[in-house]
Amino acid sequence: MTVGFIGTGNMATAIVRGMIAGAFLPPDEIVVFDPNADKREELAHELGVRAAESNEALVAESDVVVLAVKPQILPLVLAPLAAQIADRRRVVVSIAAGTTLAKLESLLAVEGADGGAAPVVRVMPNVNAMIGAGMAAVCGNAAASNEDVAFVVAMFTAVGQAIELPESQFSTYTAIAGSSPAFAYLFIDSLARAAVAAGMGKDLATQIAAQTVLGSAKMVLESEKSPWDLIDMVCSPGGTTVAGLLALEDRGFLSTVAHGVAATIARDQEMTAGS
Ligand SMILES: NC(=O)C1=CN([C@@H]2O[C@H](COP(=O)(O)OP(=O)(O)OC[C@H]3O[C@@H](n4cnc5c(N)ncnc54)[C@H](O)[C@@H]3O)[C@@H](O)[C@H]2O)C=CC1
Ligand SMILES: O=C(O)[C@@H]1CCC=N1
Repeated sequence: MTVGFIGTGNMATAIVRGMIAGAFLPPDEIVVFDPNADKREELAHELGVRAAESNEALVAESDVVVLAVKPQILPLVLAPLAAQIADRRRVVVSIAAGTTLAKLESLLAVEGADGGAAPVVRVMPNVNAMIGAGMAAVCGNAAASNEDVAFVVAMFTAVGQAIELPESQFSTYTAIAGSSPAFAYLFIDSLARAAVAAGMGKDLATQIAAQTVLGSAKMVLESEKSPWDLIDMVCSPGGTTVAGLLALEDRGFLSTVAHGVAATIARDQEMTAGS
């Protein structure tokens, strides 16, 4: 089984690193191509995966082709590859935001080909896959078999967690899992900067804030309690926490987060409409 990655930028690098670390496939069953030779060769050298000379060479030897380029250039990338991808059954996996299965099918369609639509599996991963802590949503088109989808779920489970999700929920999912690591990084940095304002060193404050957010996320995942129950657990009557919580709500923390999520969903839907 050979998995080829078209594009070795932030996300593909995170996934490939996680796949190697999670021993999902041996390095010689992963092949990468990127026109940026430095990125391509650096990844190949670092992880022992194979670097193809072109996308065409990558497709020729891949059973699964992962599209890890920016959504805007997918038409440009796929136009010269569609016939080759269709010449034998290959599974196409796209991680492109705002790019539907229907759009991908149209970009892969080959005039007169009798094979019908190519098996396409859409994934929304996140960058935390780099350390094996990713969260991915997966959905396949009608031509994708249960085994195809299961393989992709397993691939992303090797770099964190993966769930099957109806494509109709992908915009919302992108907001709270694809993009939200940036929101979480912002929250951690905001906690740290506030500590710096109070006189603590930035590196120490960042370590403290990050570990506390990590522990809090694990508490939500592993305790039987809801986030609100956990909040109540921390809030001592008349204590420090409730003073901070009320100040956060005074500035509209909850509605601000909801506003950010809505903006992300809107942008994904804009991209979907334009794709
Ligand atoms: N960065 C993230 O956290 C996430 C990104 N994604 C999606 O992953 C995809 C890639 O995003 P990033 O990795 O962040 O972008 P990136 O810009 O870091 O990587 C894209 C790579 O594609 C390469 N490329 C450009 N033209 C190419 C071609 N013709 N053939 C092969 N490679 C080519 C570029 O050289 C670049 O290295 C996007 O569709 C994005 O929506 C999805 C979830 C999370
Ligand atoms: O910002 C983006 O468009 C990509 C998709 C989700 C995370 N990064």
